[in-house]
Amino acid sequence: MPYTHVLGYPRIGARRELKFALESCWKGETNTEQLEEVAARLRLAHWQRQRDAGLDLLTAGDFTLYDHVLDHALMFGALPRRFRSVVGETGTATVFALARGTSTEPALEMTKWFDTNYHYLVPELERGMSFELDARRYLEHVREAQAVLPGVKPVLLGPVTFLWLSKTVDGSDRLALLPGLIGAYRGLLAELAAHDVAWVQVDEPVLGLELDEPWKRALRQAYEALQGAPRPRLLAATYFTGIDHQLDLVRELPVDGWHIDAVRAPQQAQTVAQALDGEQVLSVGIVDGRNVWRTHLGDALARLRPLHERLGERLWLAPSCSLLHVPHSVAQESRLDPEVRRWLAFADEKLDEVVTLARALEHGEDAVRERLAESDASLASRRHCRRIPHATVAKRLQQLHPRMAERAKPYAERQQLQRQALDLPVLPTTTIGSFPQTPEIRRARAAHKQGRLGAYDYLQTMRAEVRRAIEEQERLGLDVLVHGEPERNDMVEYFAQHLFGFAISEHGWVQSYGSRCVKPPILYGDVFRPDPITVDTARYAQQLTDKPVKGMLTGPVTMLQWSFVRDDQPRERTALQLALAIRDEVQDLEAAGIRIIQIDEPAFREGLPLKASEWPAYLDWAVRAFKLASCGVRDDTQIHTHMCYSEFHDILPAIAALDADVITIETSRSRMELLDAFRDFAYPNAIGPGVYDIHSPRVPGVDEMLALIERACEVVDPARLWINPDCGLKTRGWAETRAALANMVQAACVMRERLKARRSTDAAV
Ligand SMILES: CN1c2c(nc(N)[nH]c2=O)NC[C@@H]1CNc1ccc(C(=O)N[C@@H](CCC(=O)N[C@@H](CCC(=O)N[C@@H](CCC(=O)O)C(=O)O)C(=O)O)C(=O)O)cc1
Ligand SMILES: N[C@@H](CCS)C(=O)O
Ligand SMILES: [Zn+2]
Repeated sequence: MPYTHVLGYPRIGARRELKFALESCWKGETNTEQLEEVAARLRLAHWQRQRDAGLDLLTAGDFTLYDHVLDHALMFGALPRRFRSVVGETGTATVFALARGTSTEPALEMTKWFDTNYHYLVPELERGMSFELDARRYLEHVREAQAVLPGVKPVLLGPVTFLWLSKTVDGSDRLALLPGLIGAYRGLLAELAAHDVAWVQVDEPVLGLELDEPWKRALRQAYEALQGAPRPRLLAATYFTGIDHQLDLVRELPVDGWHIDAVRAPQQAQTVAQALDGEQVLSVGIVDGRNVWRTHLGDALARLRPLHERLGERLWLAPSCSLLHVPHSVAQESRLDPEVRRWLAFADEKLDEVVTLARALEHGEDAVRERLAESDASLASRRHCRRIPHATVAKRLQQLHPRMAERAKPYAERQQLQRQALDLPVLPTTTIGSFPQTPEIRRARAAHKQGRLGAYDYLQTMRAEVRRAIEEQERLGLDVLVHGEPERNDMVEYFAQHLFGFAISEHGWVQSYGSRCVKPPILYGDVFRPDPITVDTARYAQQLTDKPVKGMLTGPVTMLQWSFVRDDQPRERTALQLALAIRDEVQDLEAAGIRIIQIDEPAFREGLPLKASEWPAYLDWAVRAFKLASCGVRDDTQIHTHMCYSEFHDILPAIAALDADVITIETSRSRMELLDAFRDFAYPNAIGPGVYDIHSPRVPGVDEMLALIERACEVVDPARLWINPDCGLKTRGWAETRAALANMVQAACVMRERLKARRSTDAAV
């Protein structure tokens, strides 16, 4: 029977046990031993589930208390120099110090894991550093798994992907560190061989990218160097895209097998199979690890049969990628619409799918007849569901006109009109939207959800929060206010709750970073907005103040990117449907007297395909979707967008093509470096470069922010500059928020005075 395994399993816990254990440990309510107990229980339960589902190999090494990339850095002794005097021995305290920062040292940078909504911590390396292996924790997990089932396949981040994901703090070439790093990997592989490990999964997702020659060379060097020493067999794992553009590497790298993503890149299964030698195994990722739809088992079998005939025992089956990106189990979803529930497979159900496929290949379809029939019925029910198509939506899509995605006047003219309409000072101050989601807000929402707080009382509680936010902002002297988003559990889930075409799970949590989770909505049908969503709240907030209040929406690309979306139509079409729904909301906000509307697109960059050659096609429809959402307003209505977690250097033409009047971006941690790119590109519209890092509880001083604003004024015409934090403040507390914003407003005031003084000096000269 084909070997069955997973590339990784969710670690947060079906009831988010790890999240709660981490947070109580951080609050000092429990100690690290208690945290470790919860972690060990979770690992055990997850392995038992894999074993009971019938997988042949258990996966170890995928569990982490915070982030697996950070764990690898520490296992290889890559402790950043700046932390050396701050932390002691590598242990849980060190992990948390690097992940969350200390009173003196900011945390490691966090960034997106390929094209997912998972954030990893970026290892900080430097020229000449040595790597020293400390694999005690990793090996302990391997032994724990072996006690559940002897067939354990540990997973390791491959050396080249590890370097690709890291940065050097001194600007030196990361690849120069490869030989030293390989020494540590060799040591680890020898240890694993001594632990009776037969196979190790070495993740090298960088193979899916369009790598340049030095990185390809690095792959060759790395895997040549891993040969020879005593080691288990290596399964090189790739995912999220195809590797059939790298068949030379597939042929050359001396590994014992390959894992490929046959969901995102079905065409590659045959070509990669042909490139293997007669010994190598092929692990086919046939079950979608990035989405929640049940696999059509009949179709999957039809695709697998020729591979099985060709490869026999050398065919392995698995989900396409780690199951980290999907929730634990559909079994918990007792409140989900039963029809939709029937279409879904989360991590546990995907284990069953993999095992069923293997049984069918080995023993014939009769052995799994019932499962195949269920799968057919589920697919038929989805295909024929009458709630999926929506006639109005289809008609509107047919009637789209290019003019709908263009503002009437160019930016320079809009800028004049908006200046007159809004009468804002130079360097206007604002925030990104959310204010602290206090435990009281979350408790009120939980009580409302459980029926303990009625709709009216919930509305009043949220209105009180909006009032508080407006009062705080007026006291602080901000220029453009926000309502604070208290009513939103999440910037994507909230909108999904109010749109047709989405289902919301109850426990479908997925780790976003550390203890933070998101519950991606399930987009199954045509998207339609039955009623305005944010207009009442925006109107309420606006009537509390004379200052402009920004309407606050989530953009179509981010809604798409952070949901589990339908796989029965192109993403582009779904994005346009979302765009139309948001366009209606934008127009309703304008009609309600809201003069500034922000459409957040933090996931705009994340949606880029992994292969750069596929970027233009994506950018084309992503820009169109944003413009369709944003361009249906008068020229004196100001459209803002916000992006964070992003590098924009290489997509600036597309960012400019969005034609938002103002873009607020995350820049404080890179000390405004990003602005150089905006200057070099001659970005035409207004920019709000973030002047403080909202990820840390640290309150930045006036001088610190003033220095950043000075730097920004050197790079961008102050007439086009806004002053704001990097991102929303939902994860912060009120005390630090208040203090930081007071400093920010003061820094803006000082800078305005400086500009005024400079202007009068210039005039005198
Ligand atoms: C901007 N970011 C976002 C991303 N993706 C999104 N979908 N949304 C984002 O905002 N990706 C990039 C970044 C990632 N950043 C973050 C930041 C913070 C969080 C976070 O805080 N997540 C929360 C869950 C948020 C939520 O939905 N809260 C619900 C309630 C959830 C809950 O646990 N309720 C409890 C009861 C509560 C109580 O009694 O006190 C329960 O149901 O048991 C809400 O507010 O109603 C988290 O806790 O992890 C995520 C990503
Ligand atoms: N308006 C959102 C954007 C987050 S990226 C917020 O402020 O939380
Ligand atoms: Zn943001």
